[in-house]
This record gives sequence, structure tokens and C-alpha cells, in this order.
Amino acid sequence: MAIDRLHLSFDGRTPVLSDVSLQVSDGEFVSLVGPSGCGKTTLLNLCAGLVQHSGTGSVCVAGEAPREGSPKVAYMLARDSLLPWRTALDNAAFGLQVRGASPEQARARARAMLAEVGLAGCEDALPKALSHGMRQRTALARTFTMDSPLLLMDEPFGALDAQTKLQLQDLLLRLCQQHRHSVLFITHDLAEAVAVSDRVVVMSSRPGRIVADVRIDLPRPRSIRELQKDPHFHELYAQLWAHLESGWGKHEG
Ligand SMILES: Nc1ncnc2c1ncn2[C@@H]1O[C@H](COP(=O)(O)OP(=O)(O)OP(=O)(O)O)[C@@H](O)[C@H]1O
Repeated sequence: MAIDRLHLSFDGRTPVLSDVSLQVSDGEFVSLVGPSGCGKTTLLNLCAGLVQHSGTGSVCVAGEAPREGSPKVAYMLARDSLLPWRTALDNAAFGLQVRGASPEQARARARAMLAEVGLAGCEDALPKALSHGMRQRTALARTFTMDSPLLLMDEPFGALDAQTKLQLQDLLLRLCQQHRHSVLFITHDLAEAVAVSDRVVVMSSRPGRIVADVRIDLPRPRSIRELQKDPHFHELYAQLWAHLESGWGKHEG
């Protein structure tokens, strides 16, 4: 995925993104952090083909211009957005089915993914019978079932309680280790960004610019619990805070 010198404005006057260049290599996990309104979701929407850009610069996903519904991209949001009338299995299979896989194929892959996210035995449950954490596990299963080369994740754990969030971060680390997709991940939680990423890209307040691109050189495989004890984890966290603060207000006023 490559974004090159992108300038974007929705109304043709007010800049939202300014001179943004960003690359995510195959299998790389990159987090975007930055103040509210700096354009993080807009960047993901551009990669998903949900926002068209008429400004200057370019966006390229898996070798082509982004387009809505492309099999190259899977998108996961903070709210699980499961269909209430479909079982966990049929929800996990849904994305792949929409892309043309037969129900049998989609269900077989979704069943395996549900087992990977710890929901074996819950295949027939409706979303209303699942906890919030289990629903988000189902959404993770749906995202990975699609097997797209680029996963876009917009604060996927933002609405979870602290303990469930740590469990799902560990799960995401395992899934990424196993499946090696490229991931572009938005979070407001710097500890989460350090824990899961290969790089963390820090954006300034509006118009969004990239103010830092920090390599997270913590060895993998990682354990969320063990990371908390690693002094380098805390150094990286402090470094990101400093970059974030340098971007606050820099372009305001
Ligand atoms: N479709 C749209 N039309 C017009 N303005 C938009 C549109 N989408 C986003 N914006 C504006 O672009 C700016 C960036 O929004 P965006 O949602 O990308 O920020 P963000 O960094 O993801 O914020 P948050 O962290 O609060 O989710 C905001 O000022 C928002 O109002």
C-alpha cells in the first residue's frame, strides 16, 4: 500500500490532509495515531475506495487504485457491525460470501477462523447471545476470513473494557503472526500502538500531516503481559507521546 504526497480537501478550500506519504510493506503492521479530526479515518477510507480524492497525490493498494468492494482490502471498525439475524458462523462467513465464495466455502473458512479466535462451539449463537468481546472476536474472524492482503482497522478495540482489550490485542498479535497480512491500524491508545505495530506513524492536528514515523523494534512473537515489563516498551511509548505533543496545535490557529 502506498500513499504519495497526498493533499485532500472535502470542500476544495479547507485542507484535511497535507502532503501525506505513507507506505505499508507486505506483512507489515503500521499504526496511525494523532489527534481527533486529523484525518486518520479519511486515510483508511481512501485506501478502501470509500473516499475519492480529487486533490494532488496518489493512493495505490496492492498495485491498483483503490475501489469500493475490492477483495484486496478488508475493513474492521470499533463497533462490531454484526448482522443480528445471522449466527456467529454466518456473520464470520458474510464478507467472503459477499465477494462471491459459495456458502459452503465461506462457512468452512469461517468455522476455522472462529476456532482461531477462541469461539469454537459458538458457531450457532446469535450476536445478542455473545458478550461484547465475543462479538468483536467474531468481527475479527470475519475480517481474517476474507483473506485480503490489506486489513484496515479503525480502533477495533476502542469500545472494549481494559481487560478484554488486552486479550484481543494478544489475539491480534497471534493472528497477524499466523496470517501475515499488511495492516493499517488506527488507535488512540499509544500502548496498544507500541504493542502491536512494526511502525507507528504520528499525525499532527488538522490538516493532518505526518510528524513522525517510529520503528517499533521490539522482538516478535510478543506477549502483551511481558511487554509491560520491558523498559524499551516504555521508552517507545514516551517517544510517541513527545511526537504527538509536538504535533498538537502545530498547524492550528
Ligand atoms: N465525507 C466527509 N465530508 C466532509 N468532511 C469530512 C468527511 N469525512 C471526514 N471529514 C472531515 O475531515 C476531518 C478528518 O476526519 P477523520 O474522521 O478522518 O478524522 P480522525 O482523525 O479519524 O478523527 P477521530 O480520531 O475523531 O476518529 C474532520 O474535520 C471531518 O469532519
